[in-house]
Amino acid sequence: MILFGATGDLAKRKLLPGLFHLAAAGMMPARYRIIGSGLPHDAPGTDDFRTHVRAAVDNYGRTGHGAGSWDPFAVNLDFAPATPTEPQALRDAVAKAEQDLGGPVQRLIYLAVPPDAFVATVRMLGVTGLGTGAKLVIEKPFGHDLDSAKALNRELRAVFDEDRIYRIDHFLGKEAVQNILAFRFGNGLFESVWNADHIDHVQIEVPERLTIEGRADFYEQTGAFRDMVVTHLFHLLGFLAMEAPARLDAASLHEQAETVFQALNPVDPARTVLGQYDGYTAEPGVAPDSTVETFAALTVEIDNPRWAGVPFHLRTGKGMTQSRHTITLTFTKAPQDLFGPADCTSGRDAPNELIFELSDPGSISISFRTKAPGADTRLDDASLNFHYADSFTAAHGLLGYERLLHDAMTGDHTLFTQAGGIERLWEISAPLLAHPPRPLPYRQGSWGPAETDRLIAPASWHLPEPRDGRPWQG
Ligand SMILES: NC(=O)C1=CN([C@@H]2O[C@H](COP(=O)(O)OP(=O)(O)OC[C@H]3O[C@@H](n4cnc5c(N)ncnc54)[C@H](OP(=O)(O)O)[C@@H]3O)[C@@H](O)[C@H]2O)C=CC1
Ligand SMILES: O=C1O[C@H](COP(=O)(O)O)[C@@H](O)[C@H](O)[C@H]1O
Repeated sequence: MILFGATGDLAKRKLLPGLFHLAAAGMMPARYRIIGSGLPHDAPGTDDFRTHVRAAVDNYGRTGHGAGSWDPFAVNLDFAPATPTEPQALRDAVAKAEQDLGGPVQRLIYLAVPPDAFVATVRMLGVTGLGTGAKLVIEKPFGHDLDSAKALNRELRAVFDEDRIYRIDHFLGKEAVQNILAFRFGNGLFESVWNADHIDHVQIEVPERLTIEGRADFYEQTGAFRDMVVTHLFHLLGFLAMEAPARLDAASLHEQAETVFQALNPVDPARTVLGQYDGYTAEPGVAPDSTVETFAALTVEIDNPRWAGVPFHLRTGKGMTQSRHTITLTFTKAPQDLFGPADCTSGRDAPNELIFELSDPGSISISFRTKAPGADTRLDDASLNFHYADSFTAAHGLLGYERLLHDAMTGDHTLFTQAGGIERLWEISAPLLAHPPRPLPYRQGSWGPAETDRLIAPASWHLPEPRDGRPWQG
């Protein structure tokens, strides 16, 4: 495996600890080498790179490097610098690794570099032959608008056949996200009410406590909408809203997700609120007059028979008060208005909600009303809760990046995103990209600009919980 960007943030926090966990779990190939690569300035030697990886495993892995598993993993690590015009050291390192391994070798190339380095790196892989016969895993964002996404896809296909390209969206590797499909299609109870007749609205909320954490170069080019919405949040929406696939294979799932994206209406700037946390422009590397958004909330609709008229409200941002990955489906009220707010202990006429918490290890809750014990008929709020951690051994699960790294190694495209769907998502984003509203300021540690409540009114955002005394007027 060649890991470009091996000294970067993503490699440190997710990829290197993930590869170590796969090795410790016996899920790496019997024989392998991992060659980290990056720019020549400050390039570590082999020993320094191994020390860097061990620190990443200790700081960000789930178990620490544990002596028994570390040594057999570490001997497979090497580092070789490369630039698009100076690839020789990397070529030499790859040739040596392949000679050591012997026999036919399957190359896996991972691009964890800034988006403006994608094309030059891919061209270098073509010119040097390093890309020949290799699989390519490429990180998001896949372009910054429709034209650049198409151009990137052309560049990728000039070197790699489509069936060797893995466009990664690590949210799709999360166990709890895959469980949305199991929950929907494995349970007749829920699939029968999964439509506009029974669902009033849907929310997808991914607030993050962390700020840009020194990623100004990346974030100033990207912003919250491109970083999170057009990628992760829209792909979650695809899983939630798709029709049942004919089979649980890559082609069927991709087809159904893309059908949802085709039916998504263009993003309306008037139904979008952008925000920027106080202090963003003072972050190192951020322009003092930057108008890049660190928060985005928007409402989109899917124009098909299943979802016509059901708003999907999406909200994400940096520097917020909690880190969550929460999906809420709010059901329509019972057809007969037998109980009003006055009959409820809470004084509110709460709708039923189905809540997926996707943060590892994840949970599913259903909120409903029940009769409070006593001589009169008063309703109280209640819920049924399923927690992965209580029911399964978490150690058996793989984190998002681990699952997807393993899938790329074994050649399974099912949980990777596709060029056609990505291009469609940029297409529907065009009105917002052309006319973005000015970002509104918000306090760090808050829930974003207050204006965001307008998008969802007269309902209200699911977060924060509990929803004490807030009325629901669906
Ligand atoms: N960080 C995260 O949480 C996530 C990141 N991603 C994606 O991963 C990718 C990398 O992000 P991140 O790790 O945060 O970025 P960083 O800036 O932290 O790291 C980038 C890495 O790429 C190297 N690099 C920079 N320019 C070049 C170049 N021209 N050629 C080769 N290597 C280069 C850097 O080397 P050096 O340090 O020597 O300059 C560094 O190792 C991005 O596409 C991002 O969208 C996706 C999901 C989450
Ligand atoms: O892709 C990205 O995702 C992370 C959030 O991922 P999570 O699994 O940690 O919730 C986000 O912080 C980053 O900005 C973005 O590039």
